Amino acid sequence: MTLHLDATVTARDVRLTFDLAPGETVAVLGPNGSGKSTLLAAIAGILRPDAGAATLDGTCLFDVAAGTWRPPHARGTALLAQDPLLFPHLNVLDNVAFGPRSAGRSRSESRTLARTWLAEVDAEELADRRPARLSGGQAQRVAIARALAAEPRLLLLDEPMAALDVTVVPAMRQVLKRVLAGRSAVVVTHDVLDALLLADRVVVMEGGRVAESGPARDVLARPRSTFAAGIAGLNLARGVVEDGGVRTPSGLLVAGLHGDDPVPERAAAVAVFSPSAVSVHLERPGGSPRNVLATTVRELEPHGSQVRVQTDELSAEVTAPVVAELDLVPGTPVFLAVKASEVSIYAA
Ligand SMILES: Nc1ncnc2c1ncn2[C@@H]1O[C@H](COP(=O)(O)OP(=O)(O)OP(=O)(O)O)[C@@H](O)[C@H]1O
Repeated sequence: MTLHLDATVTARDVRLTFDLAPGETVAVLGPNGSGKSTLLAAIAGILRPDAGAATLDGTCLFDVAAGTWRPPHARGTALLAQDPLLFPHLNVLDNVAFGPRSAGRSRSESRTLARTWLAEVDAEELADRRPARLSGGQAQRVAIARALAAEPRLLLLDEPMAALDVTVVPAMRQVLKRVLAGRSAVVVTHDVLDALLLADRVVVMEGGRVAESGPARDVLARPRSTFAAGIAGLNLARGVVEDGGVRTPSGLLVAGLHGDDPVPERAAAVAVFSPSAVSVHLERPGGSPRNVLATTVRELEPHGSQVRVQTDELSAEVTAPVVAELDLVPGTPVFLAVKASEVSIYAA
């Protein structure tokens, strides 16, 4: 299974290029409204892009220029929404048997297959129940079994655990981990843990575009998007290289260390650093004028044994005695200084 997709949805300002390798599970992360569901809808065929084309294993899913359109049921994809949407009048077994039955298999063969898939998601004992008598977690397991029973080439999951009670999420994650191993799947999630545990690769979306992509570990260790930096708990300043530092559009020059592959002057780059590398002052600190930002405290929040000082641009982490000594409250004007030795600079 190989997927190539190139799609523009003008009304949503979404413009995407997305590829999936055989057997690869990709987690799609991004802020609200960044286009994650639009990506799934374009692959599944419940949305018609205004431009672009897509192929699944060489079969054309759509090609706007050529006027080609393959309907959702003929795409070999299965989309699992947050809401399980089971058929209320059928019991669990027949819900799961529905796919194989529609594909022309006999009633008994379809039911045997359904039992196999229910076992796969630890839900065999639910076979005779009606959907109305299932908990949210049980219904979601059945929905996964039903999706798998249709033997899709590509499984699309839209926040499969978002509607579940927190107590059942760990067990569900285990089920998904088993089911997704070696399977071609795209999982939209808000949870970085899902990305780390379930996916071979993450794709980060921002503003209707793919902002970055790579193994979850690499993306979190060396984020290139504001969103990924946020979930990794890091500050990210984007700009162009000037005098070896990164000059941001707001004028801040962040000095730092380049890795083995220094970014040339005037090239786009990011400066990434931990909030603990940022110190907070009431007076402009002396010494080098670089790496100092005059700003205002927006929020203070506990973070482990430290206090996270949020401003619109950066966050700092200081101890509670420092907060008391500087008398920091939301609205306090401050100077933030960043230690160059703790800043990593790399290409954006
Ligand atoms: N049915 C729709 N009609 C018009 N615009 C829409 C529709 N659904 C989403 N949009 C817009 O398309 C853009 C992408 O939305 P999308 O739902 O794909 O984002 P998302 O990343 O899935 O967000 P969320 O995390 O909130 O589910 C947003 O600007 C959104 O407002």
